Amino acid sequence: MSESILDRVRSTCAAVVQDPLCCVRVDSSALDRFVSSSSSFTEAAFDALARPTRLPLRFDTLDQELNLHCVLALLNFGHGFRRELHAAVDRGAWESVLVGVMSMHVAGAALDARFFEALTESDVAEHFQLPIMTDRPHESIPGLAISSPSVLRPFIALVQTVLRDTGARLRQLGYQRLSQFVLDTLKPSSAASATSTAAGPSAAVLVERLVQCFPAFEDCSVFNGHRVLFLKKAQFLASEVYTLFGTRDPERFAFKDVDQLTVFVDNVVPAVLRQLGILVLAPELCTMIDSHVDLSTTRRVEGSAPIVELAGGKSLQDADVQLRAAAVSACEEIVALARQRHPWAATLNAKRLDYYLWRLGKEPGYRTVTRHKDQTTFYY
Ligand SMILES: Nc1nc2c(c(CN[C@H]3C=C[C@H](O)[C@@H]3O)cn2[C@@H]2O[C@H](COP(=O)(O)O)[C@@H](O)[C@H]2O)c(=O)[nH]1
Repeated sequence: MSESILDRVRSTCAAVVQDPLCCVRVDSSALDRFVSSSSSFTEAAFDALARPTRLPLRFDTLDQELNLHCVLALLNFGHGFRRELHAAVDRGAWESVLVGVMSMHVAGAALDARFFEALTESDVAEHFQLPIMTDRPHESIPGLAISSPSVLRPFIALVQTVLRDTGARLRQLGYQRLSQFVLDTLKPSSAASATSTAAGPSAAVLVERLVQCFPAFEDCSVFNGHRVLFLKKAQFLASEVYTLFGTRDPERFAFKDVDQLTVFVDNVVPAVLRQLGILVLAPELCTMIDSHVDLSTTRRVEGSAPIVELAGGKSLQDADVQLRAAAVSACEEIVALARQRHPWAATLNAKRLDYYLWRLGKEPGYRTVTRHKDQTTFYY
């Protein structure tokens, strides 16, 4: 059988960790200790933390509810602006996206191609309740204020670009809304899902189509010449629709391959794994993260000298790719070991582990751990 797109996430991430240039290591003893921990790795802890979000909204139709979750997944990025967001509006990236999307919904916006294409940066700023400009006093003229783009302007611009481009792609594909695209892709008799209809609907089919059709879902990178797949937002969307609609419309959403999803790797999961000692990073990388250096500065440009030289002749390149790949691989190992170790974990999968680790990252003791950042990405 050919490798599914979800298998390719696993295999390409594993290849990064095995690459001699990789400076993030998975520590098996720490991983074992975590899985064996009788205080944090318990069924009760998972039940308490690994729950999906319920939104305080009313929907007229399943299509409308599905569409809103598609837009939330599409915009599930902005991790790199966390500090600036907290300073300005006391919310993190995810909460800011929730506020923005819920505001559009409550205002009666159709959240369709036409709406997305017409949206300006000022509209985005208004819905997300973010400052697009900031004022500072003029250096020599008392009483005069100078207005300049706020530190959140690049985030606002990314949101506007993603919505505009996704709107244009939808129109080219002949759809108005992302929900229509998803419903069509998962239609039991459709050509796109033909490979999966016999055995039931497939998360891999949805992920693959999202990635093929919308650049904003194409979360792939390159490390040392290898293409690496993460597909965070597409997998997150597959996971959410499985949880929300799997019972209501099982023919479309009760994915038979839900256990094949990997973690939806962002900046929270690697930070939690680092705190647990499961990810061990080169000291230079720890310093960069802890001093809030944007890791897009470690992006390797063909033909140019490496930016950070490490001991032993290594160099630090594409550091965020290494961190995310190591996190995906470590989580695969955690699931495999937990299934062997605990009877209650026989049905554990990466999706559930992701929700657990992500929520753990918000708990005291983890919340203050510095996470890596990349302000240039719209993938996470
Ligand atoms: N791996 C993983 N990453 C996730 C999520 C979510 C949303 N989770 C809720 C929704 C459904 C579930 O039931 C969860 O309750 C957001 N993020 C990422 O975190 C990043 C940091 O955000 P913040 O700390 O706010 O600044 C944000 O850019 C986003 O990319 C998740 O679930 N898993």
